[in-house]
Amino acid sequence: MDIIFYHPSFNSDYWINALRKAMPQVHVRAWTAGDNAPADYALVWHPPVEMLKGRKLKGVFALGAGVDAILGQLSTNPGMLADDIPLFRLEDTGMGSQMQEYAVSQVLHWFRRFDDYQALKLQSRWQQLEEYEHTDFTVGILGAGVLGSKVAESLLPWGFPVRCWSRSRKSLPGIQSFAGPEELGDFLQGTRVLINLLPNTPETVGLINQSLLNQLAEHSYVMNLARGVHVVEADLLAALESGKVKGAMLDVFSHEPLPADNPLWAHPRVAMTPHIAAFTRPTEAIEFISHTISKLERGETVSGRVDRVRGY
Ligand SMILES: NC(=O)c1ccc[n+]([C@@H]2O[C@H](COP(=O)([O-])OP(=O)(O)OC[C@H]3O[C@@H](n4cnc5c(N)ncnc54)[C@H](O)[C@@H]3O)[C@@H](O)[C@H]2O)c1
Ligand SMILES: O=C(O)[C@H](O)CO
Repeated sequence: MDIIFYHPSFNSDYWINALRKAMPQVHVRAWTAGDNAPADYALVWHPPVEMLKGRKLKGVFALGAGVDAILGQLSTNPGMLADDIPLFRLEDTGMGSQMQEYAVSQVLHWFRRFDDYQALKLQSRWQQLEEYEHTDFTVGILGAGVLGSKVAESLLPWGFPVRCWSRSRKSLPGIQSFAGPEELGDFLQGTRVLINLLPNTPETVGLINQSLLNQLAEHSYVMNLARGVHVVEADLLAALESGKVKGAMLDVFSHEPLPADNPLWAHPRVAMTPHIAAFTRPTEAIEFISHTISKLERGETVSGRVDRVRGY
């Protein structure tokens, strides 16, 4: 069996060696331009069109959780990957615990008013503020898939009411589940901290806009861990200005790296990280890929297959 590998920024040698160790019976090679030799599977991130075009592959693995980039490539290059070649993505592979750490630390930061205390500190003011109540700190998670449901579970032990919104209803112990566009309004009503973990699809682009933000609780907080295009930046800035939204923590942006003149950089109530909420971890990712390939080869059912029409 042959596997070709392409990632624009990962250390290919490291990955190839680790893949060979995990699958000693497989020939793994880094794909380079002009390599038209046959392969069974391709492991990719932002692949050149010619890497996949015309190949008869048994499967393609995206080396991340989100497949918006490769689906975007397929929509502009329809011949890049035949419709019957399955596309897979990474499910969790260590990203769940990273998202949990990110979300829990930031929710606690806001809940214990560290943002307010930092602002007071900058004015050299010694002042004790009123405590917030857990009951006033409902956390609502947009997207209750692999990562959203892990984040939801991690917030429960801290005593916050937790709810999620997804395409279909979920049964997650202790978490209130809302489903579909018709229940979005109820989900938003009373949500104090909004965490976004939706995939980027035509249905979810621009979802976090003025209308949605207006339905949140007063002095709410927004955390975007999914994709920048979910948030209408001008609407978020306006909601911060009006006080409707008290703070935002953003990991992802419509344009990355965030341009130097973007007003989010200087906003005192916006914190940000450079798309690091969850990294692809080689050991876990390779375990998932090798396990999935073994099952595919045995003709067994696997998870992680992308529904190309649905967009995630
Ligand atoms: N910032 C980062 O470092 C980073 C890292 C990994 C993943 N991500 C992002 O996180 C996203 C989520 O990952 P995942 O593995 O949990 O995905 P997933 O496919 O397991 O979950 C997606 C969830 O969104 C819901 N959903 C999709 N479309 C919907 C719609 N129109 N209405 C309501 N609900 C809808 C689904 O029902 C599901 O609950 C990825 O697509 C990726 O963009 C970001
Ligand atoms: O989708 C993912 O896995 C991360 O956001 C990396 O882009």
